[in-house]
Amino acid sequence: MQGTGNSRIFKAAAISRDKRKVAGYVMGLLLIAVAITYSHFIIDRLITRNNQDRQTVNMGYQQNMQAQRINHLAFRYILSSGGHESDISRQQLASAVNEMYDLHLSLLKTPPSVEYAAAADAIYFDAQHELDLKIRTYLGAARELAEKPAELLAPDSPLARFLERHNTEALQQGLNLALERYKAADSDAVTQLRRVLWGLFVLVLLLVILEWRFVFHPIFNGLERQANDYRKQAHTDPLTGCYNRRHFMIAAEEAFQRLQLAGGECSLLVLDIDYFKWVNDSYGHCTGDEVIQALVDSCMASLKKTDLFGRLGGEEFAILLPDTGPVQAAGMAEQLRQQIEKLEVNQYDAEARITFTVSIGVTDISSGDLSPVDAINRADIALYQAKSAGRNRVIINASGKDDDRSSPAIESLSALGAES
Ligand SMILES: Nc1nc2c(ncn2[C@@H]2O[C@H](COP(=O)(O)OP(=O)(O)OP(=O)(O)O)[C@@H](O)[C@H]2O)c(=O)[nH]1
Repeated sequence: MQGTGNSRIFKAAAISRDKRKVAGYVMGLLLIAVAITYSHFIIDRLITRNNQDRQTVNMGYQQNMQAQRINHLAFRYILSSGGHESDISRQQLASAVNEMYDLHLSLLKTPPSVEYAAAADAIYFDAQHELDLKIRTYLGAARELAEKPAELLAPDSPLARFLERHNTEALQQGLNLALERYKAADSDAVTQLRRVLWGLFVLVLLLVILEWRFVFHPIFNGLERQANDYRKQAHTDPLTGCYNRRHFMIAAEEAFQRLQLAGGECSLLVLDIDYFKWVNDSYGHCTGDEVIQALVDSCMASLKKTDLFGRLGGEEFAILLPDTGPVQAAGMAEQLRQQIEKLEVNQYDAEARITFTVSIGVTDISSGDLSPVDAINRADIALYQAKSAGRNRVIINASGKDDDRSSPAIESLSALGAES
């Protein structure tokens, strides 16, 4: 009951951890989405503004050119020979004046979002430059000239001279200055746009890195851990941590195949706890579990990394010893038997202190075996003999002796010891 309660608490903690991870993941995605949406609006606004700036710069150029065109048309009108030619020149001059005036008005009405409007305004309206006044005076003079008959005008008339001097000296200067300011503001806007784009790029990159570091990375790690846990659970016996029967058989089959290909020696031990039912009946199932665990811990401590140790079922275990012949394996089995005999379970409770023994069947894997099951069966026969002979002993049933009835197929360790 205690175990079930704990596992429920662990499960609940794991679920709330998972929920937090998913919430972090969704939060990170939301932040990235917000940053991208925000950047979209900022970029859109900056591009719109940049377009307006470009239009303003264009209008500035047009105004500049228009002023020169008006001068040119005015002199063409003055020099026209009268009649139809004068009418055409006058119309062209009048419409050029109107166009420049419209251009001037639309430049002054530039949307307030354009940041350099104030700077340009200074050129148009301050006492130093007074570009607005100059343009109006200039256009007024040009309009006045267009209204006079051409034959009354001469290139050196005051009006013509005013137009030329005013245009070249004052107007062009003011217009050029305004143009310079428009261009400077335009390049400022481009720089600002570039800065914003870089800032947003860094922000999104940072969010992605943070998302990776604090959300994805832990999720991937957790998944990997879980996968490892599941893999381990599929391989191991939950009570003892050694291989379960299924995985032991797979690993033994692999070792068997390797042996068939490369040759060499390999031995197999089958261990069974003696009178284990009595342990369970006398001390309870939990103590029986402790006995099994003590046996496994003791064996594990004596085995090499390359040895395979598995629980075949109940209180029966198998050990596969690569590169080990039957004599050496029997020695190993005897060593295990002796160290298990000395184990104590419940050692701090004198009333319930338990010692126990094991019987062990030993065999070697031979080239005549079709699978590890043949060797397990042979070791099982030896184990059965060990039980029959009184338990707590090692019996060897080496391969190749099954057909040789003249010599005993099954030998006790002492018999083997005598021979060797
Ligand atoms: N505590 C515990 N008992 C188990 C486990 N698996 C099997 N058993 C018990 O192991 C006992 C095996 O009993 P038997 O097959 O009669 O063997 P034994 O009493 O050891 O007798 P011998 O093998 O002839 O010495 C049974 O009582 C099973 O219930 C387990 O995981 N934990």
